[in-house]
Amino acid sequence: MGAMTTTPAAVADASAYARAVEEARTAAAAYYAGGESAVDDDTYDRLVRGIAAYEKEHPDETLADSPTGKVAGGAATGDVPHSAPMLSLDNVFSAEQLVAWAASLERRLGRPVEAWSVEPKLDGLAIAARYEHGRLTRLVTRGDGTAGEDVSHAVGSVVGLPGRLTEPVSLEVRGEVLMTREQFERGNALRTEHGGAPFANARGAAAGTLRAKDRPYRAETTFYGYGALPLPSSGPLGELLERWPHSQVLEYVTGLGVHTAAATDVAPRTLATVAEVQSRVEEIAGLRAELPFGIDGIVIKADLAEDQRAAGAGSRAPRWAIAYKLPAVEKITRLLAVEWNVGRTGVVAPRAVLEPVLIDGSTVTYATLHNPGDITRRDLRLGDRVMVHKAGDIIPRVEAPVVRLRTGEERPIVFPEDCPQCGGEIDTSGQRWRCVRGRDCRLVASISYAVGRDQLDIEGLGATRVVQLVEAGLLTDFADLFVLRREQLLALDRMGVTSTDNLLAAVEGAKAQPLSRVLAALGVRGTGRSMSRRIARHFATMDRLRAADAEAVRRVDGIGTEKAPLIVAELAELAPLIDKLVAAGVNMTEPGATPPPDGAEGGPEAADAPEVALPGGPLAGMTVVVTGAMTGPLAKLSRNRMNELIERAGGTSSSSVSKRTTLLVAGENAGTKRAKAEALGVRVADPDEFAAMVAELLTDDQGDPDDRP
Ligand SMILES: NC(=O)c1ccc[n+]([C@@H]2O[C@H](COP(=O)([O-])OP(=O)(O)OC[C@H]3O[C@@H](n4cnc5c(N)ncnc54)[C@H](O)[C@@H]3O)[C@@H](O)[C@H]2O)c1
Ligand SMILES: [Zn+2]
Repeated sequence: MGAMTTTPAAVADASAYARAVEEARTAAAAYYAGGESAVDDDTYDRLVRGIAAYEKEHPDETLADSPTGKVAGGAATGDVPHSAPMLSLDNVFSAEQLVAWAASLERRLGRPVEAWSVEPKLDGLAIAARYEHGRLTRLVTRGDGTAGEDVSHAVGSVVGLPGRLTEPVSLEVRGEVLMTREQFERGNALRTEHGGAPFANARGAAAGTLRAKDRPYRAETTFYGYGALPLPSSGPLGELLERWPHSQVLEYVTGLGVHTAAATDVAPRTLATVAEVQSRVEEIAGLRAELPFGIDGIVIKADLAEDQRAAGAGSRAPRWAIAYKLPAVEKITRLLAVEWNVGRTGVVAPRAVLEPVLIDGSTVTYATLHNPGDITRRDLRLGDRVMVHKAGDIIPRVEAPVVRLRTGEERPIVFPEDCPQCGGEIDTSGQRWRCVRGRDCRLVASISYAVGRDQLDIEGLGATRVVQLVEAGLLTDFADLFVLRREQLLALDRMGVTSTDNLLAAVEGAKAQPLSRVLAALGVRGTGRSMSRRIARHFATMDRLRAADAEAVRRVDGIGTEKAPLIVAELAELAPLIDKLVAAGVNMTEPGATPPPDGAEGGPEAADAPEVALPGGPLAGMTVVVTGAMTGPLAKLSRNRMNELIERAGGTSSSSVSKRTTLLVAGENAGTKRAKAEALGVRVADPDEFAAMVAELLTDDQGDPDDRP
């Protein structure tokens, strides 16, 4: 478990300080009101730490509105006085800080702490539940710590807070009200069905739900008790509650039928040493991702009542307890796009493309959206600021939009009408959408791709025809095309003599395609068309390529140490298909390419040998990226043709702009790539300038016979 550091926000002078205080106050007010804060917890905590740092330097400038040293940052209030203050907790962020805190508590007590209680820090809101003679009479929020708000109207919708205890006793149970993951999903669905805006996360949803009075629907929350105190009506029980160790109080409360964390994987434990505390802290942290409810840390308490009494409390927090905070797992970022991917079994699943955001040490760019219904239930829109959740190894997910940050510029998310992989129909009757072709979808898509104009370029093989051939059992992969017999085709519906002969001729012609296109047709993972060309030019023949090990493959420009072994493995996996193609007489050489001398693939000379055909070409040594729509003499060239052109001119084509890019050809509507190139100081040329640079090669390219419009 990595230590977490929260860098304070920079607060440079008095006016920045005043602004920071105002910003924190607004955020906390929204947060505790159960509406939505405009900032995530990390951002808020950094702000408060910046404020605290400034106040330490300038103690007499402290503003009355400052959130420091106050329960709920001073942003919550209430009119129901608490019998005893409901405080917040102080924080530690690392094992070292925890050890130091424990030592300072023991110094204060003048004796070792005899027993520690270690329990989850439930991420909801604190509530006091008053029971008189076994009946639940009142629910009060924490408020400012001295008085809270009466939310008794919520009785009945809070799971785990029974209306009647198993014994007719009087006491106040304190604990956390939260929404489990499931309750949050259901609650948000209910809310959007009733025309309401979704809550951004489970915590906000629990707070909002608890405080809302006149809702036509009821969303459920869950209570977890973590303490109990006497009421005036408690009688002799009151004295016991004040004398029992914390762990015994919890046991008693559980026995009365109140929900506590006792039955969960992260149940409170009583431990003797700080070392044991530390390992339990790590255990709970490790379980975080799998819990059905959110935790934002671990709470460590001195278990014995006399230790607690002797330690006492400050204005904001007790001195006998501490919260070991875990890194935030939720951050706000922007939803840029929704992609639709088709799985092996034909499930069409949406995936969110996000503005990259750092969560718990890793950058998140994609997040799951589960199924199309999820998008509707969450009322997501493109351009929305969304709360993204990522914990441990689980796949990041979009929780919900942060509705109060909407600008009005958000656009609806477009759902696909046809299968994005094979173009077939989508069955939208279930929760999960499926391509009606199921497992055939991938086959149809991979064959359609292989015969496409940038790969084997077989005319007359549109998607419908491919489907027909697959369904007739004639194709199990694209190599089967080369052994199709005339009578098999003639036996099919809608296959006349002319179409059959044309198709057979096109297939025959495809056998002569260069190796680069065969490689592209194979769809080797991690290699696009441009990489296929570089590989083909480097090795010149399929035999040499198949004989190459990772070390030799790595020498192809742009492959690198990570990709090379994957390509080797992928080629080994494709061996049966490649053999089938060879047996069918498909060409396996790259015309014009000079292979490295035999036995030298792995030699040092090979490393420097340019595999590009034109070492002296106009783009020699340049790495070129193309973006936007081409115009002028380049208007007719597909992106693949452009890349071929760049490589024939001695350059290397690439799809993304980096520091290594030497030239960006930016056509109309060039977007982020242009901005990035400009930011990196990469030279940018428009299509006409570029056409002039490669004019000598352009004349033959335009006449390219297979360049169909
Ligand atoms: N995003 C925002 O705008 C915004 C604004 C204000 C506060 N916040 C967040 O709220 C947090 C601070 O809030 P806080 O002052 O309510 O304190 P806190 O939530 O950090 O800690 C105190 C609370 O922990 C809870 N708790 C959970 N499990 C417990 C257990 N087992 N035993 C005892 N208490 C337990 C109690 O409700 C207690 O009041 C910070 O994480 C901050 O980021 C965010
Ligand atoms: Zn499909």
